This record gives sequence, structure tokens and C-alpha cells, in this order.
Amino acid sequence: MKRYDFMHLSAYPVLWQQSMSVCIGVFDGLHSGHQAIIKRCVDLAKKQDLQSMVITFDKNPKMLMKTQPYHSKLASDAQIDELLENIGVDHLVVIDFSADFSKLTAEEFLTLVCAFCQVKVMVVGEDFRCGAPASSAGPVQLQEYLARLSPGALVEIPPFVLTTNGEITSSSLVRKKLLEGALEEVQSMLGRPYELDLVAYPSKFIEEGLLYRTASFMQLLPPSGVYDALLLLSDGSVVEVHARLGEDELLIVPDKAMWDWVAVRTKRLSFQAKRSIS
Ligand SMILES: Cc1cc2nc3c(=O)[nH]c(=O)nc-3n(C[C@H](O)[C@H](O)[C@H](O)COP(=O)(O)O)c2cc1C
Ligand SMILES: Nc1ncnc2c1ncn2[C@@H]1O[C@H](COP(=O)(O)OP(=O)(O)OP(=O)(O)O)[C@@H](O)[C@H]1O
Repeated sequence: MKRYDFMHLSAYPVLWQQSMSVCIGVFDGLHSGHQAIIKRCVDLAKKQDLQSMVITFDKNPKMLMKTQPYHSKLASDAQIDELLENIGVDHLVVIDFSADFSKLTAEEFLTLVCAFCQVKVMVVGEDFRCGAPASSAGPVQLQEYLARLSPGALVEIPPFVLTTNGEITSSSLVRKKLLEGALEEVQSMLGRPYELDLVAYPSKFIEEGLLYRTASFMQLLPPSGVYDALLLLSDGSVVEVHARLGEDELLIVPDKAMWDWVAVRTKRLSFQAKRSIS
């Protein structure tokens, strides 16, 4: 999978004549609803001999424009890259979202997208919106604009993916459930356990285990408590641990013998379940 900056797409003439199946979205956490949209985009690309492109945002527009309260992300860029790569996405385009960019109308934005490649299919969800809220386009307007900008291109709208309780799976619901400590529901909506990317953060070894300060963590954390977890190391090995999450600290304690701390290179912490007794 190749990664591009939206503002520099004109530097890739190889894309201009490339027929493309495209999906656009914030995709925070890449939950099962997002996965359904992106898989459909990739499947259609394979069936129609196109390439697949995911267009996403470096910052959540709703949070930057304060149309939603600020929350940390549900996944790091590296986790999203890995998941998209596994789904089989060919091209990942990231928009450096800013107040200036937000002023583009949906039509202006789509004109740019259709100039950078030959859009044949666009896959979006039923509640997709594109462009500033006052003049934003949903799937119906999207089809109207595409008919003009890329004649013959089709908008595909897969049905909503629901939770086991019949609610629409969304990043907002994942955040709410994570903040409540409902890890099972989070796992069910993500289709995988909730994982914290530890690569960018310094830690120190103390007597009981490995200690992190959580203030600089980019990802949303579950509530304070003790969790059964798996620690994924950069050599691919997995260690059973428990994670003691406090107000501003995370202590990772191995369940069995203490590991050789000099050799340990942590990658991710995969939350499994909350322990009832700390
Ligand atoms: C050109 C453009 C301008 C946008 N302007 C705003 C904005 O002013 N305020 C806002 O909250 N979101 C804005 N957005 C974000 C969209 O409302 C929407 O969140 C985004 O297109 C992703 O779709 P999704 O929310 O369905 O994932 C803009 C998006 C685009 C592509
Ligand atoms: N449960 C779902 N089933 C199918 N498509 C979905 C689902 N949730 C989101 N989508 C689609 O995925 C794309 C990206 O959506 P977005 O990132 O805004 O997701 P969201 O989970 O609704 O986020 P938020 O809760 O922050 O509004 C959009 O086209 C949206 O319609």
C-alpha cells in the first residue's frame, strides 16, 4: 500500500489515468462498519480491474471544527496502515485537515479527487457527509456530482453494520463503551481487541514492571483499573501481562517470570478483560 499526502497528489501522474475504486471517511478505529465499506471498495476494485484508494484525514474534522467534543484517537496511524494493508488497499491518501481545507465545498473537493485519478466507483455509508456542514453532500448529491465529474462512475452504499444490540456501530459508540470499560462490546464492534500502540512512548523499568506516563498517549484509554492484557513485542512474541491503569500512569506487569528487560522492545498492549478485583 502506498501512502500520499492529498495536497501533493498532483506529483503522481501515474495515478491520473488509473481507474479507481475510492472510499472517503474519517475511519477512526476502523470498526466493523468501516471495514465493511473498505472491503467493499477493495472487492469492487478486484472485480472491475480497478485499484483501490482510501481517502482519510490526519485529524478528525468534526473535532477540529468543534462540531463534536474532542477525544483522543482510537488507533494510531501505524495500526490503521497495518489494518488497511491487510484488507488489501492499494493507495492511502491522507488529508492534512485544516480550517482552510474545511472551506472547500463538496463539489470543489470532488473535482480535485476526480482530477487526481479516474474515479469509477465510490463506496460510502448511508450517513456519509462530505464538505462543510452548511453545504455538505451526502450519497445522493455525491452521485449527482460524480455523474458530471466522472461520467459513468457509481456510488455504492452498503447497509449499516449493527452491534449485537441492534445499534449502528460507530466510532462514537466505541469511544463511549471504551470510557465505560465495556471491553467486550468494544472488541465486538472493532472485530479485534482494543490495542494501545506503545512504540512512540518512553517507559522505565521499575521493580514490578514497565512504567509509562500516559499524559502524552494519543489514543483514548479505558477507565482506571487492572486489566488482563497481552503485550506484543517488536520481535513478534506475545507476553501475558496485567496492566494497572491509573490516572496518569500505566504499569505493565508480567503474569509469569519477569522478562529480560534489557532486550524488551514493546510494540502494542492488547486489552483483554477488566479484572473485577485490583
Ligand atoms: C472539503 C471538505 C470540507 C469539510 N469541511 C468540514 C467542516 O467545515 N466542518 C466539519 O465538521 N467537517 C468538515 N468536513 C468533514 C466532513 O463533514 C466529513 O466528516 C468527512 O467528509 C468524512 O466523512 P465521514 O464523517 O462520513 O467519515 C469536510 C470534509 C471535506 C472533504
Ligand atoms: N456501522 C456502519 N456501517 C456501515 N458504514 C458505516 C458505519 N459507520 C460508519 N460508516 C461509514 O464509514 C464512513 C466513515 O464514517 P465515520 O468515520 O464518520 O464513522 P463513524 O463511526 O460514524 O464516526 P463518528 O461516530 O465519529 O461519527 C462513512 O461513509 C460512514 O457512513
